[in-house]
Amino acid sequence: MMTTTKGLEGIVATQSSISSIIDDQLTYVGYKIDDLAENSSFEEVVFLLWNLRLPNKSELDQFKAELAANMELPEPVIDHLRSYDLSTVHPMAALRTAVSILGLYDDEADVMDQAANKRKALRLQAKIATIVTAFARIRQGKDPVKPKKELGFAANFLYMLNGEEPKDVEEEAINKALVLHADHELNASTFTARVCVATLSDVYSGVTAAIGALKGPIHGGANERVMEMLMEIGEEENAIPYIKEKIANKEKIMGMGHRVYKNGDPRAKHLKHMSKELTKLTGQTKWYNMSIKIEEFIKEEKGLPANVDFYSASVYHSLDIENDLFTPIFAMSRVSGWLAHILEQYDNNRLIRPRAEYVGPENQEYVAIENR
Ligand SMILES: CC(=O)SCCNC(=O)CCNC(=O)[C@H](O)C(C)(C)COP(=O)(O)OP(=O)(O)OC[C@H]1O[C@@H](n2cnc3c(N)ncnc32)[C@H](O)[C@@H]1OP(=O)(O)O
Ligand SMILES: O=C([O-])CC(=O)C(=O)O
Repeated sequence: MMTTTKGLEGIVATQSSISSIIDDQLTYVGYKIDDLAENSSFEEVVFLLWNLRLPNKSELDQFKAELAANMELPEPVIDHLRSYDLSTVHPMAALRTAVSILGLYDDEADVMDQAANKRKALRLQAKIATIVTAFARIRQGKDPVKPKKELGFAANFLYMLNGEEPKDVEEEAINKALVLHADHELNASTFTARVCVATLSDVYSGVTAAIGALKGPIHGGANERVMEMLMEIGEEENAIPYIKEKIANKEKIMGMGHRVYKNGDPRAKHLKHMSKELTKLTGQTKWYNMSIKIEEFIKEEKGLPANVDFYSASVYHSLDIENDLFTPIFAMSRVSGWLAHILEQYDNNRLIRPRAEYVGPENQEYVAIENR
């Protein structure tokens, strides 16, 4: 007798040493997300996820230098980005395709030993922000900006996006957002990556598949939709009537609810705080004010907490980033977690192949096509 759980809710599908959610607390390798968000650079977190320990100063300096040295894209990948229909292609589709193409220019793409997999992980992590920013600039009719070796990952992202070095407050906001999004146990995109590479397929295939999963509006794609919703609402006084109507129409409110967190997403408070501070700086407090109204109303009405995607929307908007780049920013961070899980999967692999309970018709008589 087979039992099924819709959406695999509550099923423990693997063991992992990378991140945990226990009693609504998120840790990376046992370190509390609050401590990492307050103290860590994104690069330090990536090192932690891949090595299961924090780096010392010289290890971190070397890791940062290696990432910075690997950021530039092969020219054919940039040419490919230029060839897309720039008026319609979504940046997540561009990213998914470009990562796949990047694999064609990696001599070790199909070399399966773990040392080679780690080298590929570094090259891919290093290049992901370069892809996102190159595409963002190309579609604005601008040339991509080459990364600067002396800048960290967060600063390089903003530099390559805008063509000028960011202010400290901007770099800090992106760094913290990247730290908060880096890993999250067996979320849908990470599971996708693990399922893919458990067939002993390659790192690029695993990450390409994961980007496809993250793109969906009820996973990473929610942050873009949150900002669209806030823009549609327009002014604070419209927020509650708008939400009431959505609920009456049984529509989901983007950025609200979570499969695992029922009492609140521990990452949301950091993004909420950043949203408050950044909207104050830009003089656009309405986005924050609207967001808290919606959060309180949905909590009261439906008992649902805000998730990581909710306040990240007004944070990125305050940094003058286009809405459809929000999910690619999520991907730039989460690729570190995907890669950690891919390496862990290879380390102790078994094909992931669950069963389905058949509920279709049985014992059907085959009828020749001319008689149907
Ligand atoms: C990084 C991330 O992926 S975080 C999640 C990002 N996604 C979003 O923000 C999209 C909106 N949220 C959702 O769609 C869901 O809350 C999910 C997918 C995140 C988690 O959902 P699940 O655990 O599968 O819950 P499910 O979708 O089955 O919803 C359970 C009930 O809560 C309701 N519900 C869940 N989320 C919401 C929401 N955001 N707005 C309104 N109602 C909701 C559902 O309609 C359903 O109600 P019903 O039982 O009356 O039919
Ligand atoms: O864990 C999940 O289901 C979704 C999520 O919050 C994430 O991927 O960060």
